[in-house]
Amino acid sequence: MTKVDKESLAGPVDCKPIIVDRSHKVNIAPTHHKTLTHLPKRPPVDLAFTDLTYNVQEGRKSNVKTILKSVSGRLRSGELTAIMGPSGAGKSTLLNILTGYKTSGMEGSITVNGMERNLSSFRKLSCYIMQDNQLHGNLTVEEAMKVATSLKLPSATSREDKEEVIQEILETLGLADHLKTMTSNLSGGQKKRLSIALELVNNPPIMFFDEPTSGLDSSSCFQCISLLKTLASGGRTIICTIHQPSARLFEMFDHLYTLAEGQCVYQGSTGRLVEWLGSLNLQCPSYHNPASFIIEVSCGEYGENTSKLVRAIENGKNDIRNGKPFPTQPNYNNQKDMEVSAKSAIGWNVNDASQIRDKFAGDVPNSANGANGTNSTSNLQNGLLQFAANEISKGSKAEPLVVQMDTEKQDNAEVALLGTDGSPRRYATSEAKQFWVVLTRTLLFSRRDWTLMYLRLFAHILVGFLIGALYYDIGNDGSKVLSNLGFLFFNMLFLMYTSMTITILSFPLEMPVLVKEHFNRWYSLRSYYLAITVSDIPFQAIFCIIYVVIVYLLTSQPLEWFRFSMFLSSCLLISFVAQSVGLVVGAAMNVQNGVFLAPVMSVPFLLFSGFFVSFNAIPVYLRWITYVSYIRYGFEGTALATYSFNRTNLACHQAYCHFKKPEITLEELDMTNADFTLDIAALCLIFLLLRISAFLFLRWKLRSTR
Ligand SMILES: Nc1ncnc2c1ncn2[C@@H]1O[C@H](COP(=O)(O)OP(=O)(O)OP(=O)(O)O)[C@@H](O)[C@H]1O
Repeated sequence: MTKVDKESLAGPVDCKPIIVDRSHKVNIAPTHHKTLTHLPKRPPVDLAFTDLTYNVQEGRKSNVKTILKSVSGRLRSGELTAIMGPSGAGKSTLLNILTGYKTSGMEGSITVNGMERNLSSFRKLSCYIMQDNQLHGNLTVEEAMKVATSLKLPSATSREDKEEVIQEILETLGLADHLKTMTSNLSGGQKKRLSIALELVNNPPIMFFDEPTSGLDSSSCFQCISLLKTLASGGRTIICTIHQPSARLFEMFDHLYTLAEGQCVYQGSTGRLVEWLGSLNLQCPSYHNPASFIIEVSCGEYGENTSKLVRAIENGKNDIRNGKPFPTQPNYNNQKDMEVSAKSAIGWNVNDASQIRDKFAGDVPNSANGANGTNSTSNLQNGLLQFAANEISKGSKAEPLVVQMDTEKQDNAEVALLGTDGSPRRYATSEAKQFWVVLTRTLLFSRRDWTLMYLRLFAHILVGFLIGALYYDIGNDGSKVLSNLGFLFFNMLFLMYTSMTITILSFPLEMPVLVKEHFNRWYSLRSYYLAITVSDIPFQAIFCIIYVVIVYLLTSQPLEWFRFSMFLSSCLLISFVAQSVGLVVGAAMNVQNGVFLAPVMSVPFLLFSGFFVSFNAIPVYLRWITYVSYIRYGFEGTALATYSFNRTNLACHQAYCHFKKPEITLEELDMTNADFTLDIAALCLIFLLLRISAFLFLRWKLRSTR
C-alpha cells in the first residue's frame, strides 16, 4: 500500500493530514500531498449517544436480554475510534445500532452534530463496511468502481469526473495497478481496500467498519489501520470494532471505546489508558500491550473491576483524553458563560490565532482548522473556544451528553438532517438509472458465471438429445401415445427443476451484497429486484427454446407453426414460473433449507398435474390442488398443443391403436373441454403472484435482519 503511505485522503474539511511514513510512524505533515480533490465535499459529523439500551427477546416472549446497558459516548470527526471489548461484550451490537442497521429494541438518544439523528439522512452520510467485504467476485476492480460511481454519484456528474474520482481513489488506496484484476483474485487486504474504495466514492463523512483487520496478517492489518487513520485525518469520523490489536496498531487509534458486559469501561484517548487504569489501582505490567490489558481487566482476570470502571467513567458519559480527566466543572447557564470560562481556564489570549494554533497543534478538532481551506481567524478562534469549552465540559457530571459544535458544524447539522446535498431524495440516482446499472451488472455476472451459463446450456442440450433419443419419432405414432404423454410430463419436470434449483442455489449468494449495498443506499430494493427479475429471463428463454427445438423435432411432434408456438409458450411459462418459485424460496430461506424444501413442496403439484390421475378421479376435497398446480397448466397446455385443435389421426402401424384419434387421448386426460388460453392466463397469473411474493419475502428478510 505504498500510495497510502505517501498520500493523504482529504475529507470533509481541509485539515492537516496525518501521513504515515516509511518507518511506520504517524506524523503530522503540511498539506502539500496529493489529496482526493474530486470527491464531493461533505460536512464533518460528530456522533453522540446517550443512555443507549438494547434489549432482545429470547425464547419465550417474557424473556428479555439486555445487551447494551444504558451506555453513552461521543465519536468525533477527524478521529479514528476503536470499539473494543471481550467477546460477547456488545461491540457488534453497538456498531449495528450506531450505523442504524439495527433499530428495533433500542432505547436512548443518538445525536448527529448535536441534533437528534434522522436515520434516513444519516444513512446518506454514513457507510457501513461489514466484516466479510461482500464483493461480487465476477467483476474487475475497475468495473466494480464504475458501478459504484454510477450508483453513488448524482447522474449529472460527467463521465470524465467519475473516471477521475475512480482513478484518484484507486491510486490513493494503492489499487491502481489492479484495475483489471477480478475482485475474487484480490488478496484479503486488497479486498478490504476495495470495499473502502467503493464506499469512498461519495465521500461519506462517517464510516463504520466491523472488524476491518479480521483475516489479515500483521502487515496488512497495519496497512488497513493506516488507511483508516488517514481517512480520519481527512476530517471523517471513522469507527471500527477491533479484537485486541497489537500495541503498534493500538497506538494508531485516537479514541478508544471499551465495552464489558454491555457497559462502557473506558472512553478516551488510547495514550491515556494505562495512566487512567493506574489511577484506579490497575497497573498495566511493563512491556504488556495496553489493549490486551484492558481486555483482561474487562474479562475479570484481575478481579471484579467492571463496576468500578463503569462507575468511574459514568458508563461512557465521561471521556478521558489529553491529560485532563474529570476536571471539576461549574454549571454553565449558556454558551457565552462557557466560552468565558474556557478562555480563563486555558489562560491564553485566544485572539492570537497563531499562538493558539501552536499550542493546540494536533489536538484541535479539524473543524477548528478552518473549514474548506478558508482558515479564517474567526473560524479558528471560534473552533478553539469551543474546543476549550468542550475540554472543560468533559468532566461535567451534570451536563447532558451533547457534542458541542463550532459554527460550521451547527450549519452542517442542518445539512445532516436534510441530506448531504440538501435534497430529500434517498438515492443519488433515479430508480430507472439504478435499474439499468444493476441490470447491466447482473448480465455481466451471468455472462461470466460458468455454472449459471455454460453448465446450464450444456445441461439443456445434453438432456434434450437424451430425451430425443429415448422418445425418438414417437410423436405421430398412435401406438405410442402413452409414451408421448410421458415425454410431455418429463418436459415439465426437467424445465421446472433446472430453472428452480439454479435460482435457489444462486440467489441466496447475492443476499450479503444486496444487504450491504442496499443499506449503504446504492439503490432501492425495487430497482434491484426488477433488474434481477428481468436479467435472467432472456437466458432462461434461450435455454428453453434450444431444449424445446431439439426434443420437438427429434420426437416428431406435429410440424405446424401454431402448435410449436403453443408448445413452446407452455414450456417457457413453466420455466419462468419455476424460476419464480426459486426466487421465493431463495428470498425466504437459506440454500440448505431451500434445496430440500423446494423439491419436496413441488411433489403435490406434480401429483396433481393431470398426468398420474385424471381430474375426475381426484377426490373432490383435493381438487383445489389442481387449480394451484402450475405443472397442471403447463402439462395441459402442451397436451392441447399436441392433440387438440383438430389434429388429424395419428399413424398406426399395428392392428389396433386405441389412441389413433387425438380426441380419445384428450378424453382419457379429461381435457376435452380444456381451454389453452385459460392455461396460459393461469400461468401468467401464478408467475406474477410469485414474483410479487418473492419481492415481499425479500423486503421482509432485509427488515427482519435488522
Ligand atoms: N438476537 C440475539 N438474541 C440473543 N442474544 C443476542 C442476540 N444478539 C446478540 N446477542 C448476545 O449479545 C451479546 C453481545 O453480542 P455481540 O455480537 O454484540 O458481541 P461482540 O462484542 O461483538 O462479540 P464478538 O467479539 O465475539 O463478536 C452476546 O452475548 C450475544 O450472544
